[in-house]
Formats: sequence, C-alpha cells, structure tokens
Amino acid sequence: MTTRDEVVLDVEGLRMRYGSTEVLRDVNLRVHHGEVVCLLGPNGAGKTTTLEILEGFRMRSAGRIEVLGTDPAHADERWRARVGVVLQSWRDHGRWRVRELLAHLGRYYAPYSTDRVRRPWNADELVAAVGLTAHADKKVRMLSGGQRRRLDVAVGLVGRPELLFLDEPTAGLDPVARREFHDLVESLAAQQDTTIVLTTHDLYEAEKLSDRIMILDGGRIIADGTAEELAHRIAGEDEVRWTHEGRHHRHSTSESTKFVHELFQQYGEDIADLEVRRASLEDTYLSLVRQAESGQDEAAPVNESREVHR
Ligand SMILES: Nc1ncnc2c1ncn2[C@@H]1O[C@H](COP(=O)(O)OP(=O)(O)OP(=O)(O)O)[C@@H](O)[C@H]1O
Repeated sequence: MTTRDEVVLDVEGLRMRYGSTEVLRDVNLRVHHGEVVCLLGPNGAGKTTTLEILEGFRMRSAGRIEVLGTDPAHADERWRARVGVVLQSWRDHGRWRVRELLAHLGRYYAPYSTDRVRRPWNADELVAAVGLTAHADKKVRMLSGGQRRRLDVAVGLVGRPELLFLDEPTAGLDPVARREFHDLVESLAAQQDTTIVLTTHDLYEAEKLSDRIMILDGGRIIADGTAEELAHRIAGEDEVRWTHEGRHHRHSTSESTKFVHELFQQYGEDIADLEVRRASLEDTYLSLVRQAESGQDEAAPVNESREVHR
C-alpha cells in the first residue's frame, strides 16, 4: 500500500521503437500517490504505448521504470492485483453476463484483500457505481458501445486498484454517462487511495479531472503542470472586454488585474459587462503542440515534481 507523497510512478529516459520507428525518445515522468494525472497528445504520439509499457503489457526498448516500486516488465501477480487497467478497446467475454463477469474476475483479487482494502469490489455495488444496474443480467455482447465502455471501467476497478490506468475512458460515452464517469473518478480520487493516470482527447475532461496534465509529443513530455501553469508557459495574454456608454471595447494584456483596476479608477460604475478571458486549455494545448512541432520547444517541464493539494 502506498502512502501520500510516495512516488507511485517513476519513469526516466523511456524509449520505445517499433521496428525502425522511434515512438518514444526520452520520456521522463513522476506521479505521486493520490494524484490524478492526464496524458494528452496528438494521435499517434505514443500515449497508449506509454500506458501499455507502464502496465507491463509491452516491453520497452530502453529506460528505467518503477511502478509501485517495481519494474512492470518483471512484476508478479501481487503487483498486478494492485494495478487496474482500462484498455482502449477490449472485445472479449461477449457471452458472459455483466454481473457474472465482474464476480468472476473479482475472485482473482480475493487473496489480495487486506484490512484496509477489501478486494474484490462487490459485483452489485460496482455495477451500480458504473450505472449498469439495469443491464446487470445482460450478456456483454448485447450491450451498447457506451454500456460496454462502462463495463470496461468496472473491469478496471473490480480489484480496487491502488493505481488505475484509463486509456480514453469516455470515448463513445453519452453526456450523462460521461458526467457519471467524472463523478466516479472524482470520488475515487477524493478517497486519496487511488492514483489515476488517464489519456483523453477531451480537454474539458482533462482540466476537470486532473491535478496535473502532461503533454506527450515528438516522443517526449513537452509540458507538465496544472492547466494554469501550462497557460503561463505560452506567451498568452488575457482579453478584457467591457461596455462603456453603450460601446463595446476589448483589450489584450498580460496584466489584466492591473488593467481592470485602472479601468475602474477611470470610469468607475460606468463600466458594464466586464469579462476577463484567460487562455483556455485548448489555446494552451494547441500552442504548446505547435511550438514543439516547429522545433521551438525548450523541452522544459513546468513541474518536475509537486505536492498534491486537493
Ligand atoms: N504494435 C505496433 N506496431 C507498430 N507500430 C505501432 C504499434 N502500436 C502503435 N504503433 C505506432 O506507434 C505510434 C504511437 O501509437 P499509440 O497508439 O501509442 O499513440 P496514441 O498517442 O495512443 O494515439 P491515439 O491518440 O491515436 O490513440 C503510432 O505511430 C502507431 O502507428
């Protein structure tokens, strides 16, 4: 069992080559206990490859990796029982019924139960937690795509993992299911016992769920920090909008607080409809990826390691 402040994931100089194609060149990252970390990056950047290596499903070409204190390439069953995995697509078990499948897979984790963590997660409770109660007796192959994705998440959670990897967990989910999934991740994270690493292309989701965002591009982590910290890395300016005497105005500035203060000093209560728009995560992401791809990236992560404050 890891404790707060402990490093759960430690990666140094990770490289991965498929044939003659080098996908990961020098990936360095560190995740602490209880953090929710989101890995972003363009299609083909190597996010799934990275996750699969960390999960022990794929052998790396080079680099040092410790996941829960162990090299995943040489991990045993006890280690595997502490790690939950939701793959990008998984189409087995079509003939099983939902509840039966979770109860069946759960049995594997029973020997790893402790006084603190009762394993496995009770199948009925888990089915309810992922919103599948109405479908608990259905065969897996009869589920819709989104229901199947909820089941994938349940399969990842059944052993009550200390560390959970989620590869695009909300792809294909409807807005209600997506919101329910966000609530589930937040409740797992709030208990401080589950460290979560997820990939997504949904920047709203990344910002909402994660303590920290890492952007993978060109085989490296090109940015690492909170959404706010990343925004500070781009030379972005805030946009201030307001109305004065019926006319709309806008002004771009890197010192929006000072500007607004001066605006009020000058015009006082005649100012209306004041709005300060900071760079969104989408602006930041696009700018960082463009910078990296045009070779301007200084490859300096915002944050080498930081405490978790939730
Ligand atoms: N088994 C494999 N053999 C050869 N090349 C592979 C293999 N798996 C992935 N690749 C290649 O490695 C690169 C990274 O793929 P990966 O799936 O890790 O990217 P990703 O960031 O997860 O992409 P996406 O956002 O599209 O899911 C891609 O160019 C892909 O074609």
